Amino acid sequence: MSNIPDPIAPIDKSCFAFLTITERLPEILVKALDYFVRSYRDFLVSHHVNLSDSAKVDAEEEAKSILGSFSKLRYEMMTDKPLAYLTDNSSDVTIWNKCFDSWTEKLSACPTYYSVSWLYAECYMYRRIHESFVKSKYFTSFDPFYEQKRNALKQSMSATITLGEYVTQLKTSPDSLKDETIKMIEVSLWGNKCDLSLTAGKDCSQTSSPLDDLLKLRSNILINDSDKLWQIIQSLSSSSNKPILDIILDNSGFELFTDLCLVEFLHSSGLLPADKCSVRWYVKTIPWFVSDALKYDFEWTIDYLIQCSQSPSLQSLGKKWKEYLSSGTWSIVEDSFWTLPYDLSSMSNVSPKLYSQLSQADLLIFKGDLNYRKLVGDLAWENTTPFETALRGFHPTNLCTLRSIKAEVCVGFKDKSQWASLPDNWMRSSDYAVIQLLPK
Ligand SMILES: O=P(O)(O)OC[C@@]1(O)O[C@H](CO)[C@@H](O)[C@@H]1O
Ligand SMILES: [Mn+2]
Repeated sequence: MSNIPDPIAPIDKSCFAFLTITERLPEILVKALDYFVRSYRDFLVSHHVNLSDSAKVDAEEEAKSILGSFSKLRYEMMTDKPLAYLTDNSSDVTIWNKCFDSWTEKLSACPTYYSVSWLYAECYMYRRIHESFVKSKYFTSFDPFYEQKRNALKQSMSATITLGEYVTQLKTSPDSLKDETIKMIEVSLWGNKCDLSLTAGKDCSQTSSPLDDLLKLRSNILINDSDKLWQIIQSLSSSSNKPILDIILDNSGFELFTDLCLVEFLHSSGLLPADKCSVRWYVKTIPWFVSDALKYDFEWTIDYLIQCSQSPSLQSLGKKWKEYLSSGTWSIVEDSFWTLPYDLSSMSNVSPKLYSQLSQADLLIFKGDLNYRKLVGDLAWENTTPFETALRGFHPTNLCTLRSIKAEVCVGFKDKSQWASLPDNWMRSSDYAVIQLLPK
């Protein structure tokens, strides 16, 4: 394929990529480090019963060395130092080090934070954080974003209760079905608006009702394929086969709750009844971009709803969702591909099994900004580049992206008039969004 643009890179000091690498990621590291300092002793007690005194001394030493590795990583990022081979024994290390080698070859020099693509540098940082823990003896499963992800739901409970009551009490009629479906799609879309990576860990709980502003926000959806998405959902609803819906998740917290409510609505409205479809939820396998959901974040969310005594609606939703998981209607899919530095056009080569699994689905819904960046390769496309062109062959089946815009890449516009009058920071603020669909 000709005229493929270069990857977005932190070259220009004013670009979002450079600000992220030099300011936001170091801030995320400090918050993660602070949480580790505050919680590592509790972690030791809960994860290592009856540690001997000498083991406790070892663990203290190990905690100090983890803090040192965080500080070193932060210093390297802020001063454009070279990246390095990963040295833990996880199964993805070979792939990561191959990627390092390909950058060394491309640059004919050792890659540094500012000389590689933004996507690689940012993914690499999160993988290096994981390396500090996975190499350790006492803190292997420590998640430096655990507390922030839990708070992202706990501090959004009024919006969560409002949405949960809405979904459980909603009675649809044939002529309201399309509007209600589009509303729930938009709730899931705007659930992505705030994430802890974008805010560098600052609180971004949902305080207003997620339903109140939908109509007002609709004009901020700059590309809106929700009608086409509705038609695909309708066709699946009348299909004689058992449709498979794949949700490639993004953030834990309130966003995950909006995703769960979208699927619950599809079940309870009769569009995709729970006993006549299967839903696969794709999660990350290591702590990622602060907010991203892992399997235990998904399971914690459901358990948290079940014990939520302030809302019988949330309790009943949580119990129902737990049942969907145990009956197999819902399954949580873990695959390390999503936390590799590769964009999705590499999936058919790097993870052919995953690509073929996605190809069996009837609809893929990709949530969030990082998934969008990986769909289009985080390349410096013209905004008027067709969405399909930017996918560069990644097209397993009907695919849709629900993305609030938080990075300086956006494709599929007809012409400049669609963005010319927007504020300068329209691609960083998450105030704007896209719903883009590519039918199979
Ligand atoms: O994928 P998400 O959670 O919607 O957003 C991820 C994000 O916050 O992190 C990166 C910037 O650090 C950008 O891709 C985006 O701003
Ligand atoms: Mn995320």
